[in-house]
Amino acid sequence: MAVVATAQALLKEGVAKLVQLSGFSETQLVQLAVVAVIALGLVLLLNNVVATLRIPSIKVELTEAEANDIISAPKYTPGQPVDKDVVPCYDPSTMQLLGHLPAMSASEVRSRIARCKAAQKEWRTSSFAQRRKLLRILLKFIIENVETICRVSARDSGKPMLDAILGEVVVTCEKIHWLSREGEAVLRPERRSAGILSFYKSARVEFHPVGVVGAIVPWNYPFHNVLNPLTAALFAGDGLVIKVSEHASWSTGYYGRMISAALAAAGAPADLVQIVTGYGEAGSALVTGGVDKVIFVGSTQVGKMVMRAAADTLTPVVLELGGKDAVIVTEDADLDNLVQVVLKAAFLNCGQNCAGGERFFVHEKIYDKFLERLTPLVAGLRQGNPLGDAPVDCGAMCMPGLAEKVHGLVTEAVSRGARLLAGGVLVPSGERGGQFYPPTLLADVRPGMKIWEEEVFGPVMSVIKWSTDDEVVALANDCDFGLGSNVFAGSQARARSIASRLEAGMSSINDFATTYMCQSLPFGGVKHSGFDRFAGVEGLRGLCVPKAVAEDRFPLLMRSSIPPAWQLPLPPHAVAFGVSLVTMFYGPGLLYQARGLASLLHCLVFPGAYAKKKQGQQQAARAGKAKST
Ligand SMILES: NC(=O)c1ccc[n+]([C@@H]2O[C@H](COP(=O)([O-])OP(=O)(O)OC[C@H]3O[C@@H](n4cnc5c(N)ncnc54)[C@H](O)[C@@H]3O)[C@@H](O)[C@H]2O)c1
Repeated sequence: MAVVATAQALLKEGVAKLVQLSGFSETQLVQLAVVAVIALGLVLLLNNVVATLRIPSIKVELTEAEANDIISAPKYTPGQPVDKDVVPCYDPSTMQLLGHLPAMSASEVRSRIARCKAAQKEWRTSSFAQRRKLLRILLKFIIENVETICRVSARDSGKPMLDAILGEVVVTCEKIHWLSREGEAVLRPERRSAGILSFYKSARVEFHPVGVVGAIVPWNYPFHNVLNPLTAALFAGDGLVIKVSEHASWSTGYYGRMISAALAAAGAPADLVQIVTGYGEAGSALVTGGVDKVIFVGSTQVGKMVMRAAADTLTPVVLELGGKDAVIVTEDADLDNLVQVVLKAAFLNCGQNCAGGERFFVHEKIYDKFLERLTPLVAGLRQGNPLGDAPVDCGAMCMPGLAEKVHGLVTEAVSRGARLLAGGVLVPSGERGGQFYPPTLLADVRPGMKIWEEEVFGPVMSVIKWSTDDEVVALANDCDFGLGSNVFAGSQARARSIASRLEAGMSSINDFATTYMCQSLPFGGVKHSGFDRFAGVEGLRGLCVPKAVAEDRFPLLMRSSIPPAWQLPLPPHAVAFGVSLVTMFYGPGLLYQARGLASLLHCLVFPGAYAKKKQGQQQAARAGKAKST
């Protein structure tokens, strides 16, 4: 209160002085201040408008299948024999054939890496302002073309438009926004303490571009999976060679043209980004083809192969692998709110999410109520072609054979006692019209079932009953994967305490996977979900070589030189000098340090004493030896 009163008194005094000096009345001064604030606001607004208008716009022509929801195209049947040099592209919701892309050979991949390397040599010296310009050009294009971007992703991967907005566009915009605002500060040289003995040095870490990043990505988010490594790598000054999945390559036609146009508009070298299409062999060639760092996003099984191959060339790898995230619900959680959240956790992108909710641990006190609320909602989800006439909540499975694999896990669980409350029926492929698997609700899932252990990567909500916090932590940790985790509880402290005991790379409290919306945070897992981090401060710095630099802080006053006691040939007091120095600098407490200082001074003042001491010791040793023989 006293502080407020003093501030008020000072303000009054200041205003009175202003009135006296300016000749204006108090009211006129207030009016002037308001006008000044409005004028400043207008200037800032105008500045923002001009800056936005000055961001170059890019144009990308569209093909018929990119521009329209309904198209006419022949049907495709997966597994149909095709030339091994091509990748067939089809819409998994309608099975319409969209075209073929080249399955690149190892030599083609190596030549792409070489082109990227040459371009990166130029880009590595670009300013942060130029890199931000590139990001803004991309952002402007994305905002002006959200629907087309989503349509193209929906056609290629089978996801509904809203799922594309959330999973492809929002996260990409968030990433660009974070990189533009905070990226430069993250990559600026960082001061570090120089230590005790080097107290006269200045130490820092400089973040230099790693070179060419080789990214290998899956099919679940064809837009974000490309833009995610691209924006970070280019902002770090790297080039990017990206191998997209053979199950979602068609969209790279449109996204690739967008990237080329953005590079040109930003004045960046055209070869800085290379998109590789093809199968596993092309990915394998990328790992061993001379890139400076590999970011692999995909299954645990292929991740192990990538790591083995990278060992040969000592290429560093980041592994972002499978997940089987736990969603824990305590008895006092806000059920009304979380019902819609858990539906998104399980069924967004038809469950084809690395950090999707797969295991729903619900407290025994609300277990039945939870299932009662969820059953009609899951059963009522509408599924079909996202670009068709009827509205849909769930789309198709992007990868051929995934619906059958998911169904196998569901039927095995049911045969072992799980209760099927919704979905779980696989319509014969001829009648489905696309690669669909229905949203499925399974209760009473238990250890011993395959679905307990294996990643589903599909639209299945497995519900598990628990009674104590210790039990739910043990159940959730009984899993090979450890990517994300989510805890819902009435008490935030309890949720935090449960989350802190979960073996996972990420935890969202009273929310689902929200850590990914905070793009300053690292993304990645533990156990079979991989290691190292992509995204966030750690991920951005991971795209750089963290170079340690130390130099004299005051070069005119003090610089490193070898003290006489350590100059070659070594004098007899060299070791004693070293021992004294170590004791003086690192002694645990003043007593030791004073002892070190005293012995150091002794070394410096009476260096000859050590030669005599040594001589005496050697004579005594010789005399002792003669006596004993
Ligand atoms: N942790 C994450 O960030 C994250 C994100 C999305 C998906 N995923 C995981 O991805 C998996 C689904 O994707 P998928 O089926 O495309 O995975 P996948 O491992 O089969 O394929 C991923 C990529 O690796 C390539 N590839 C295949 N064999 C290769 C080899 N020998 N060497 C190099 N590259 C090779 C593929 O062509 C594809 O581009 C799931 O397990 C999912 O959890 C993880």
